[in-house]
Amino acid sequence: MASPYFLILFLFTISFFFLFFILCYLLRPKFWCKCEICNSYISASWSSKFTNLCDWYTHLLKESPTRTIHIHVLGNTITANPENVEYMLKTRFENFPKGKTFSTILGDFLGRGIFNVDGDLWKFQRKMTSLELGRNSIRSYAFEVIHDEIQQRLLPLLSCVAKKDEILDLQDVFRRFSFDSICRFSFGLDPKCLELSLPISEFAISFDLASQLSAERALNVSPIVWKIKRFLNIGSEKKLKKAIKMINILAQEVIRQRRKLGFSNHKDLLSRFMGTIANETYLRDIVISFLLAGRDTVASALTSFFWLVARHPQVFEKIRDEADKVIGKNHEITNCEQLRELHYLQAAVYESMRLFPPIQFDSKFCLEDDFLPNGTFVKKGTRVTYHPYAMGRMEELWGSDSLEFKPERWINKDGVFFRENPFKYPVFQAGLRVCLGKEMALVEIKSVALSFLRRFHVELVHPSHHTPRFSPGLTASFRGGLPVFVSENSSTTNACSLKQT
Ligand code: HEM
Repeated sequence: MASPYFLILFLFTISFFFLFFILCYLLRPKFWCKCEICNSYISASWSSKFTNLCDWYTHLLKESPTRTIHIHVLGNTITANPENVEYMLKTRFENFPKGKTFSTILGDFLGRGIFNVDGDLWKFQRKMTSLELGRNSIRSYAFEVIHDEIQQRLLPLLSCVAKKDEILDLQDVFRRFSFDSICRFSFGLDPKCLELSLPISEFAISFDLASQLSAERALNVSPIVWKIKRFLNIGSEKKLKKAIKMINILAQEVIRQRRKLGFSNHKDLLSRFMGTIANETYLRDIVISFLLAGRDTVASALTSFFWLVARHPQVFEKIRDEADKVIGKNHEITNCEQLRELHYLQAAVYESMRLFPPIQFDSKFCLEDDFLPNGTFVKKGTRVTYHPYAMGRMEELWGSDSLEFKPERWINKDGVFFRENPFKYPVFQAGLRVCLGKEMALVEIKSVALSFLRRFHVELVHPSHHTPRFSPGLTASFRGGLPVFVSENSSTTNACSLKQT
């Protein structure tokens, strides 16, 4: 005879699955749709023709006369029309907040940090952050951190790899570099990720995992899937919980240490915020948002920049020639002002992010029924997404050579870099929530690009791969990294060894 425990277990399992299916049915997406696009999305049949989801969306957006499409099963309207983008991000900003769905997805990881909130909480952090980031003292601190990381870690590491003629994953190097830089800038803490002799910090590993698993929540057709997993503490949600716990322990430790040592004469962002905010969880949320904002984006921008430059040696030559002319051969860059004079370099960075924006798409939530300027109706409670990746590939916005890497398109007839309408190029978002770290990011990307290209030559291990394959995540990253060979330029070897002696 079966034991009563077995019977109870059996009944519990049956009731659990019954409840699960009822819940799935009740909470299924409102628009269970059989249209061609939705079918292709659900069955992933798009992947037989396109390398990445963003390439498929780009194709659909190019085909659409309004440059707007609907993925009904996701309740998502996607647009590549600059007028629509301006409407969402500026004209009707109040009607297109981040919304509850987004903040719930990222809530466990980002808490109430600036990325994840709307309304008064956002206004307060936005004001405080722009005030701090606008100060000259913090700009020179950022420059100091970036240059120290380049001189003390990045260049010696590249020299060492070049001598050994080994394959190097540049994406991994840039992720370590930008993690060290943003941690030093935000916390005043040095995780030393670029010291390859040390194991990668537990903080960096947990941070990566939490970011990846949080992004994967958004790929579910219904949020109920990850919510049930979270409730039962199983699978990816169990891993996410563990990673967030680790981040929290480490962040709280850093905050406590800062408080103990005194924060008034420290230059990092956390110390500056500590003067105004006492709540530890809130401080943790603010700083974690900064790490997310400033780490993967910069690493992503650098990775695609080097992928493109390695395939376009003429761009590489022009960047070096300009630097030699403006800064002087064998002279180091010493301040941000010099970087501003490098118009071609700036153009090359903007051009690479046009083709490969670090944040490929960005979603908002529609509060009240609305019409976008091109006549598209957006229903209350649904998502609207603008798509910088697709926008960077539209012929009507960039011309018939839109798929080519041509930094020259950003240079006017006087040889000066000019900015495009930000709603046509929303790589840093635009309007009221435009990226607050844009200037810092540009200084970081240009400084790395310059120091690297003036001393080293880079060659792709797989030059025949014409389109990168991206991994799912909040920020674009190359699946399989960016394997390269690095060699030292003979003309600069002397300058480097002179500097080291
Ligand atoms: C190439 C590098 C970068 C790119 C492409 C980029 C892009 C963006 C984008 C698209 C947003 C809007 C995200 C959203 O609201 O969903 C954003 C917001 C933000 N970024 Fe950046 N970012 C970069 C680097 C940085 C860096 C280095 C920092 C900090 C030091 C930073 C700080 C921020 C902050 C604080 C926000 C939130 C602004 C707000 O909500 O009001 N970003 N960024």
